[in-house]
Amino acid sequence: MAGSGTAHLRHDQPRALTVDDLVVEFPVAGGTVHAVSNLHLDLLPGETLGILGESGCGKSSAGRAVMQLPPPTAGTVTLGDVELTGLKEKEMRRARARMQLVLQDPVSALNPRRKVKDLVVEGLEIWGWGERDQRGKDAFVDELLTAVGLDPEVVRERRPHELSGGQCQRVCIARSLALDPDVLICDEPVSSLDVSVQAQILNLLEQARERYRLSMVFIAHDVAVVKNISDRVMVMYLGKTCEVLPSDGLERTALHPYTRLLLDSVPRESDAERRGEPAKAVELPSPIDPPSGCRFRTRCPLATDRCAAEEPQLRELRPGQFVACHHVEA
Ligand SMILES: Nc1ncnc2c1ncn2[C@@H]1O[C@H](COP(=O)(O)OP(=O)(O)OP(=O)(O)O)[C@@H](O)[C@H]1O
Repeated sequence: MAGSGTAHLRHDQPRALTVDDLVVEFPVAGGTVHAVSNLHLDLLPGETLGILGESGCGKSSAGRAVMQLPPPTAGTVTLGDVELTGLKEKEMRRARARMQLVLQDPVSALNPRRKVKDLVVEGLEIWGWGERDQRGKDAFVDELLTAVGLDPEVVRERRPHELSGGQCQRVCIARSLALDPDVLICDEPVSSLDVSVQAQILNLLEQARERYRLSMVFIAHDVAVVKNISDRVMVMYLGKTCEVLPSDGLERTALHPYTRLLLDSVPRESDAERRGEPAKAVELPSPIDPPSGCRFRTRCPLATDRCAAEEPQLRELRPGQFVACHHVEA
């Protein structure tokens, strides 16, 4: 099917989250930063969708806009069957609580003056406890701390500076889970952590997804990390989607020249220093004045005049694999 690429899944599949035509722009001196341009994203219930791309390609802007923090410049975000655009403040806050954000720097995400037992339920203090209070706050906190692999006896009374980065990230995840969200948006949740701790946090997110029946958007620049945790991967370049594909066998199946560039840059075992950074990293073109046509053309080995004149649309070249390139074929 050579479709428009506006839907990456079958129409009859229910969605946990649908994002259509998302645009994020920032007015700056000298112009407008086109951080995210006409992004489409579908998330199945229970699925993890990875968003992969170099620094500055718009991953975080997209994640924040989905959370309406701040709302996008244009486009729609539909959580389950609730479209967030145009909701009144109170309804928006309620809908937003069903999506939680886990960020890169867990230490600064936590109020340094509060104890772990209070940090975990901060959101609930704002949103109300609902039916959870029947269990009692302490039991609830302990259950969540245990679920994220922390010993409540040890950490309950501690403040963030008394914990490691990995422990702080576990507290952040517990805080998110406390609100019983449908969707977790993880923005580089392990990139500030030691490599040994990264694997533990990835395992925890995987377990939490299953146990709490979450759907996840997992944003990162590290190919290995994204591939490891995701069911499908969306590759972004300069605010646009280049390719969406199943993560299984991605090294063999990826078709877009930019995805191939990212994969070629994945270091060999002996080359841990370069982990995740493209080998031929060059400065990205300015998102204030992105290249015409295909935004990747200035770095692309396949580029022709057509790429400057005509923007490639996502085409489904194999089942479930969508590629925005004039030249590659399955
Ligand atoms: N508030 C802002 N004002 C102006 N420009 C911004 C703002 N936030 C982001 N940008 C720009 O938008 C583009 C996309 O940034 P974004 O942080 O979304 O990318 P990213 O892929 O998440 O990168 P990183 O991993 O480095 O955060 C970049 O050029 C960035 O400089």
